[in-house]
Amino acid sequence: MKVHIIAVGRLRGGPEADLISDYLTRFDRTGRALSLGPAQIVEVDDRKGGGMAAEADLLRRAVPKGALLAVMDERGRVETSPRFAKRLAGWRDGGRSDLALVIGGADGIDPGLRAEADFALSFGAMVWPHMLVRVMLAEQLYRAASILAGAPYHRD
Ligand SMILES: C[S@@+](CC[C@H](N)C(=O)[O-])C[C@H]1O[C@@H](n2cnc3c(N)ncnc32)[C@H](O)[C@@H]1O
Repeated sequence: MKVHIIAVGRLRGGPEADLISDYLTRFDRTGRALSLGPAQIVEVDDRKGGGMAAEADLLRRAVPKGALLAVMDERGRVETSPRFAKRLAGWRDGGRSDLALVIGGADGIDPGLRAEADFALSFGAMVWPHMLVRVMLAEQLYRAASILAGAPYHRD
């Protein structure tokens, strides 16, 4: 199952970009034997003035046809890492070949797009900067693959 992290705004280098690249490389490597990955970041333009609805159209267009759509949203479901790993495996076993994980911009995710999603995942009730959410999501993907592979990265 290919993973597409679809996010608003362009990251041009810096520590976040290095961490994301590192975690996604590790995810790809660990996930290969588990039919998970590869993962890629797809960036859409930050539509200043266009509003959330215009941004939602750009995000929608980046979602591959037939993909399972999960949005990142502080109002979504909070999960433990092992539970998220199980969920990821369940999505893979459900036969979807693509998973789209959508991160909103500064104003959040358009309610219409949120309503279309199959799932909403929360990293807690606090609001995090969207660039950090990219890093955290990349890390959780790697952690999930490690858990499923029985690798010692995650410790309860
Ligand atoms: C700066 S936040 C926007 C928050 C915005 N005030 C709202 O009402 O949605 C940008 C994006 O980061 C993601 N995000 C921020 N905090 C999050 C959290 N605790 N859990 C999951 N995703 C989060 C969401 O995708 C959100 O749309």
